[in-house]
Amino acid sequence: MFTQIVVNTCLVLVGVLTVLYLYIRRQFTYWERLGVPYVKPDSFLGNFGDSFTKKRPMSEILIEVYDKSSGKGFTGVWNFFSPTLFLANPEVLRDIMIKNFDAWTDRGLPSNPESDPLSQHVAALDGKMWKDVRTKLTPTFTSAKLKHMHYLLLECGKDLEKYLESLVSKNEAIEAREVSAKFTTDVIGSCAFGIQMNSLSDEDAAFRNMGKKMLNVTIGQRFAILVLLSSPWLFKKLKLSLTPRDVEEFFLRITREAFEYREKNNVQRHDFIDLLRNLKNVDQSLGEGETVFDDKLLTAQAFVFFGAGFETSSTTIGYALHELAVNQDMQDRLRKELHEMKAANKGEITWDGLQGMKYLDMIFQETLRKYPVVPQISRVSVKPYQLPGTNVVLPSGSRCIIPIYAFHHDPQFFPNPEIFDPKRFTDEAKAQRRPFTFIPFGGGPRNCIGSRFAEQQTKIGIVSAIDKFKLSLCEKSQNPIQYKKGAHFLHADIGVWIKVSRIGADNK
Ligand code: HEM
Repeated sequence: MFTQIVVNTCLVLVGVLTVLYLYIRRQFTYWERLGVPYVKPDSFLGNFGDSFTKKRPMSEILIEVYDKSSGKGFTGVWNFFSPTLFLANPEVLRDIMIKNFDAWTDRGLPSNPESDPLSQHVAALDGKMWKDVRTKLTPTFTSAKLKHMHYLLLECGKDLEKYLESLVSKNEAIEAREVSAKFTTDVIGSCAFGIQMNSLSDEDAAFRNMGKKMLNVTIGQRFAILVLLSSPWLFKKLKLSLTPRDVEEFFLRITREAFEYREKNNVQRHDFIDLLRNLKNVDQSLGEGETVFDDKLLTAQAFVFFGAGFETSSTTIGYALHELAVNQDMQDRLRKELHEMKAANKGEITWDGLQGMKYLDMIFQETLRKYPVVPQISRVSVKPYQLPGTNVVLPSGSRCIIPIYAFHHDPQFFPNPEIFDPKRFTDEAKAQRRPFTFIPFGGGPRNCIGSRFAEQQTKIGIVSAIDKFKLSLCEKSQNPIQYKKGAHFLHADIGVWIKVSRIGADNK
């Protein structure tokens, strides 16, 4: 009897493993069967396995696959054993992101509202619901609304200055990205949640901790990501979640409290919370089939403003400060531009003054070119799609990867790509650039909704750091910067270390 059970179990196991083996083997012949050129994967983990196993940074892998795909426009690759299209030509990019956007509306991020209420944010939603939410949120980021928030960002900029002042007296190297992350956490907290957070003065501020938790990928989350990439339906079926429970509870509570406080005290701050509250009030009367903007849906949007907003901008500020420390002439020129602008505006950093700083804009853009903090993005198709110039039709549900980092480092479009050169972003140079080769915020209707807010906070972060302080390299600095292996964003491996001194302190 016992032997029979063991034999049967073994037979079932062998059967399951054989089916799995045959399934995976078939997955790995997908592109060959379709007649699409492909880049051979390194292992059964696919072409990006070295990032998952933390052997190499994603940026390096993207360049390698891009070089092998170059001239073909696109190639077949594998994300684990899931066949994925890799785009290596700006024309194909435009086709998928704009011309045929209707066929490629989804991003393929997980959204499981029942098990993970905060996952129903605009970056992860698909189909009609994404469109409804995106349409309602878009007016949040108009120039007029951002101008209203300018005073909140300036307050955070002043706090950053004070914080740097306190560090100067300690005469220690500072980790620029960490300091910037405290600043952007304050900004997003102030603008998205209406709270004075003080990450800059309080080391243990709860928001900063939540930010760190969101970036710290646990083993459980790595498993969930693996399931998501290789089998999205199983991810949904198993009700897996990428949001840690305490992070979820924290954001639900903090947004509810902000809504209640404003309701009770009739407070208006012209920030994201006010704008989200307006959506709630307007849309509760909607009929069947319409997207209802209830507390959980609204909290999820505030949550993604935090998640997508603080880390991306702080990393960008960190890299900009690094390059200014390396290139003293650029730092001097930028400071001169800033002081002239302030002198013309009674010593203030006005909204219009900031918009008029051309050199600051060139530094900002070149930083995003050399260090695109989101090195690759994805799209998932919702209709069959014919690959340009071929008879091959990809079925609905296909996934593609857009390697932003590789486009930004292609010498065809940006000669000597490792050199930091703001002149690439003069008006003349921009006019001559091939479209869809500079895409730090993605492109088309699904591009970054917060790009203008990102620009505003990044620029205020940069000018607040150089207004009264001189930045330079120190013993701890790494130049060129090496990237973290296994990170989703383009993070520096050992951080971005610089020295900050008060201008004039060393008579320079
Ligand atoms: C330097 C800073 C930033 C960079 C480099 C950046 C980059 C990106 C990229 C590459 C995408 C994907 C676009 C695509 O698929 O075509 C994206 C999407 C998104 N970003 Fe940003 N981002 C930044 C800051 C922000 C900020 C400050 C916010 C909010 C306050 C934000 C909110 C979002 C959202 C909600 C999406 C998803 C949009 C959708 O799916 O409709 N981002 N961002």
